[in-house]
Amino acid sequence: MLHIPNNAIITVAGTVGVGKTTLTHALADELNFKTSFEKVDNNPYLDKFYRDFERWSFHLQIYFLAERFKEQKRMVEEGGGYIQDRSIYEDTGIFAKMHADKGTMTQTDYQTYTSLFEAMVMTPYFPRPDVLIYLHGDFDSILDRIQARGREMEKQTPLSYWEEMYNRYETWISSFSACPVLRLDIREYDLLADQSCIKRIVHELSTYF
Ligand SMILES: Nc1ncnc2c1ncn2[C@@H]1O[C@H](COP(=O)(O)OP(=O)(O)O)[C@@H](O)[C@H]1O
Ligand SMILES: Nc1ncnc2c1ncn2[C@H]1C[C@H](O)[C@@H](COP(=O)(O)O)O1
Repeated sequence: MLHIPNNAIITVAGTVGVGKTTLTHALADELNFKTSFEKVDNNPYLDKFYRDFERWSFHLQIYFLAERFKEQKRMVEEGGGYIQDRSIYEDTGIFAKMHADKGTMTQTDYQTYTSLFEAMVMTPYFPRPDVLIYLHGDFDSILDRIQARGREMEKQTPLSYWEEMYNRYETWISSFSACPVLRLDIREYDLLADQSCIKRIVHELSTYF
């Protein structure tokens, strides 16, 4: 019988609104694992960032990096058994890079951020997840989910921002190599309509161990 070790660290990746949090809860319930979520509600920069990318992008990246690094440390110190909502790799590979490329983060700030990220994360000592679950699907459904969730700052953000991010995710995952990747298409399961489909996802996941 296939088995997922109870010290595993599984991270869920994918664009905003794709369903990471929903899957994180369902997997953790099914496996009796702990959860690690990103800081959205009490994030001191996120609202300001959406109102003025240029002014706040560096501050926000440093904040997320610090928070995710602390979470990473906690998960390892507690001996694993975690489902993590979003990976630290997306901060640099998607968000920081996108803002630097678009000119909403200065090149100097981007270099400072990148050198800090590399010193903290891209070392042999940094524990990698056992598996990264990559969620993907069609752009329109993801946009509908962002609207339905209703975070005002995201609803006010131009469609072109989400489109740019959506396209970057596909490029990013095609060269991602830090750990094994399980790709899940959100059109092939629906946790809100049928909670039992988590069993199929767990079975697929277990083949990675
Ligand atoms: N299978 C689904 N069908 C429809 N809506 C969904 C489904 N799964 C999640 N959602 C909804 O989509 C929104 C975004 O999901 P969420 O898990 O918060 O995404 P993420 O964490 O990736 O931003 C939420 O309102 C959630 O309830
Ligand atoms: N590193 C990041 N830079 C900018 N914005 C980020 C970063 N990480 C997360 N975010 C934003 C995107 C969303 O508005 C919220 C939460 O993301 P979600 O995909 O809904 O969990 O934070």
